[in-house]
Amino acid sequence: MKTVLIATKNQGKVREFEAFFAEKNIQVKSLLDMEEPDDVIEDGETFEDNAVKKAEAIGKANGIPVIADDSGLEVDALNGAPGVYSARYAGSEKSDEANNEKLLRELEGVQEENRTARFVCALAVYLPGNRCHVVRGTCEGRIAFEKRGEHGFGYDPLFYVPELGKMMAELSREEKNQISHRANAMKKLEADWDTLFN
Ligand SMILES: O=c1nc[nH]c2c1ncn2[C@H]1C[C@H](O)[C@@H](COP(=O)(O)OP(=O)(O)OP(=O)(O)O)O1
Ligand SMILES: [Mg+2]
Repeated sequence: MKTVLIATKNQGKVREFEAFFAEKNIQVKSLLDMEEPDDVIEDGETFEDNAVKKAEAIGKANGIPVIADDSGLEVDALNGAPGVYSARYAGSEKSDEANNEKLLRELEGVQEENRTARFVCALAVYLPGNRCHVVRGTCEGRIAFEKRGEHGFGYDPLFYVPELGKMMAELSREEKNQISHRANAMKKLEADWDTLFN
């Protein structure tokens, strides 16, 4: 069976990639399966920069195909914050709980119609000997006033998806994988699937 290494330590992302790749009969590995892989420093100005950085660092170290995901939340009323700093919004310990609390605090007093936001996902594909191929997917929504839902990870309990009338964290993994920023980025990679993974 073919295997792809996802250059992430985020369990929530890994579960979503496992569901995408199960359909294609491709096995997913991640940095969570490896012993103490070095942290890649995410100091790029864009999601794309960071995704390429992660994919190349892990791909070159292992000599195998790698996909890296750099993603986050852009809130219009906060001029696009937390953006590339989404994981460390409330501090370097990377707590989803603390990040969500900080987001609610920063948006205190902002009316529903001004709470528009989007999730962004850059996916970089590294194949040994080639330059990285990078795509971006987005998902539009609104930041709610309180958390709701038990699924997903990160900012999902605060992200309202208007088309579905539900919070992202109220969607099953299958439902999220139809409409998310990550799903939309994956769709852009599909065209290249056969060349990427044969
Ligand atoms: O579908 C999502 N649903 C909710 N929140 C999400 C999602 N996708 C990204 N996010 C948030 C989580 C984290 O605060 C940041 C990603 O940061 P990001 O650096 O890409 O990931 P990470 O540090 O958790 O793992 P890693 O770098 O090892 O892939 O955006
Ligand atoms: Mg990260």
